[in-house]
Amino acid sequence: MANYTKRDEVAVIELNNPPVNALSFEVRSGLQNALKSAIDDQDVKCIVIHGKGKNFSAGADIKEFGAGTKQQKPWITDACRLADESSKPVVAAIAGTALGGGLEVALFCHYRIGTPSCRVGFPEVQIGILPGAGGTQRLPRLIGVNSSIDMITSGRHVMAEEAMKLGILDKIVTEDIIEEGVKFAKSVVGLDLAHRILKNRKIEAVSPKVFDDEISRVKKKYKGYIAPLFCLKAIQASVQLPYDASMEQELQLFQHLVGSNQAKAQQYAFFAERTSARWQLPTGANSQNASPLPVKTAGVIGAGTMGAGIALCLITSGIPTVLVEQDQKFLEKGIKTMEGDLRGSVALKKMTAEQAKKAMLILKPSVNFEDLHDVDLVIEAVYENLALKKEIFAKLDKICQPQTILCTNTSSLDIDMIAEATKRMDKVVGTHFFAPAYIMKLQENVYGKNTSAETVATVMALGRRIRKVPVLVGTCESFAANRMLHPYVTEALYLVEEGASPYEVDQVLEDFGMPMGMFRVSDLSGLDIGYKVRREAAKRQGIDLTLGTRFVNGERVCLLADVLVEKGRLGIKSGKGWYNYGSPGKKEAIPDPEVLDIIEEHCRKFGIKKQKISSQEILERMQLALINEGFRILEEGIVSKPEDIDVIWIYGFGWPKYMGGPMFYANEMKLKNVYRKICDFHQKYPFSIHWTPSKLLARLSETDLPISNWTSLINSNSKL
Ligand SMILES: CC/C=C\C/C=C/C(=O)SCCNC(=O)CCNC(=O)[C@H](O)C(C)(C)COP(=O)(O)OP(=O)(O)OC[C@H]1O[C@@H](n2cnc3c(N)ncnc32)[C@H](O)[C@@H]1OP(=O)(O)O
Repeated sequence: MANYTKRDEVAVIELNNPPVNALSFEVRSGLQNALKSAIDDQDVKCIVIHGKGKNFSAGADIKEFGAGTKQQKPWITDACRLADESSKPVVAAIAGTALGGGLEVALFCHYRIGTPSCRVGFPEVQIGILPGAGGTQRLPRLIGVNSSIDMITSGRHVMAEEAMKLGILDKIVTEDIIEEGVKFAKSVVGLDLAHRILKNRKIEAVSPKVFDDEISRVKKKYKGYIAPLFCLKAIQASVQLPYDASMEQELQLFQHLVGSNQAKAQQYAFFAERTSARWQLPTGANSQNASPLPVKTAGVIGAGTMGAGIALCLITSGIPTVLVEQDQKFLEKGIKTMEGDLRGSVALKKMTAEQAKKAMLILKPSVNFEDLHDVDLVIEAVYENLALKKEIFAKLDKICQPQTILCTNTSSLDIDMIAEATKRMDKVVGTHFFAPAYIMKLQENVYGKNTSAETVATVMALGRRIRKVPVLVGTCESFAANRMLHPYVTEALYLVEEGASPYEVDQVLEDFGMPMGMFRVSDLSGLDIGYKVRREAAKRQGIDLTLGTRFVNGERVCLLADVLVEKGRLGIKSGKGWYNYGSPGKKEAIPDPEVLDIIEEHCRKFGIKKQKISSQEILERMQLALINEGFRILEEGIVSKPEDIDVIWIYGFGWPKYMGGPMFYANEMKLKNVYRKICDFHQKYPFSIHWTPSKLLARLSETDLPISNWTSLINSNSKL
């Protein structure tokens, strides 16, 4: 709703819908009624609109868009048209965020003032739609076409200072936002408002070439997403058509998007991220009843690629960090990497040179473990070796304060075994970052059997603070993320053995929307890593893995990647892997006939007959293999809800948000179809354990319930 009060001759309208003042039907109606009352009241000379609490408004209520249902009238435009027509000045007083429809409300006002920390923006593209309440028409009239294209197609938040420079804000105020709004509104009473009404403003002439170039840029930058292209169409309409006609065009484009599958998937992803933040442990402790410990300082052990990246996340979030490496030379190399990454961020305008400098000032590089004596939390990021990690944790246990939380960046080792090296098993937890750690948003936090709720709360809060998307998972071989990757990678290799080329497989995945195909990713990570991991794992089981191995414990294996490794093709680092890169370190991946010969030879050796495999089969086998594993992970309680899996894939492996995540994808395919296909593959490929259908999937597929119901069904333990 919207509250209406008066301060002398000033009407104050307060948008009131906690926590973010989303513009629900009640708020829109309230705003419309309040504006009517203010305009009709002879005593009122000017009007201020502000938001109750921390935010002006986060825009339209996304829940109301649910699967494309039409919003109930009045729309934002109906409510705000009154401001356009008002002869009394209307001022938007912005604190916190004015996003989407929130900013559109402000653009209907004659003036906008904001606090120094306020943010404005049109993030609609991120939920698959466009600013459909005049945003694409009014913003270009205020800040020009080019800046509008940048803001609207990127969805980025613009800070107060930049908003002031662009002309979105008329003033930045430092005192109480309502008082300042009232003062400002009084000061503009009697001024001519004609030029302040954005619909009246002339729009600059822009050549069609600008839009052609922008279409190419957007297609490349936001590959596969339709909303940014629709935004361009709407902005182009603002240039080509009279205001009323282009508003109509904007609405039509909006209606098309709001009913699209991409919008449905992206809005699901928006809420999945927030659902996933609400964690719970098997003990019942959860994000509502556990409090994080304060993290004022941190430590990182290991200045390799991962350690340096993690330290960078911490210092750029304002957390003073001790970076410990046992060898001075490695330490210096790590610092150089960090400085290089910071220079990159400055070049990309993600931060200022001043901010980068400030971040490095709170880094304390050290070759002395004792320097970790007083930190609140330590993240160990040395290479994957259980004995080494145990040794480090035993040492940390003695050096650090009793309350210090000890985290391991292991991607596969048993958290409980690492914790056993300490006398504080409740304070040991996994914080698994994804490479490159400074860039990738996923932080897979792993609890062990003794990890306390307080420890979990602390690493989940830390994740958000360092701009990651934290997800909580339980301990199992490879945890949730990499465990799901395993059948996906395995199927890719089988497909290549059976007749698809690695380049076809990658093309299919990239056409689906993955940022890189599986084979390009392997080249980037380095094929030798998997080679070592496979051999170590086999050794632990007493198996001697050779290039002649075809079955392990009755399961088919394909060691084609190892054949490449033994030929010195380690990936990008050696200039050759599944692709040819010309020379080591170069990024352009060129398909290599030599690799096709190696595959031919491998297949001949094992008598594997090659056949034509369709793109559809490639996609289905890879996606369904990982989806089946996802259901097993859910079934075993390694994650507590399907949203966790989708968030992992979106932020850890670049699953396109417009496809919602693997669990959402399965939901859209209908579980009975997913289950039937998995059963068919199971029959056809009996030597692949990953095709054994998940029992949970089997049970859920008997119902036709949507993904939003799965968690309660799993938790209620009912017979599904
Ligand atoms: C005919 C034309 C009609 C309309 C055109 C206009 C379209 C729009 O305006 S679409 C909406 C555009 N706005 C956004 O996309 C902003 C989304 N929100 C955010 O980015 C963030 O929530 C925030 C920056 C505003 C605040 O972040 P933070 O403080 O981290 O809080 P949370 O993200 O955890 O959010 C708290 C709580 O609020 C829910 N929520 C946030 N925004 C909306 C929204 N626009 N509609 C509905 N609900 C919203 C969010 O889900 C959280 O709730 P839960 O914890 O219960 O999930």
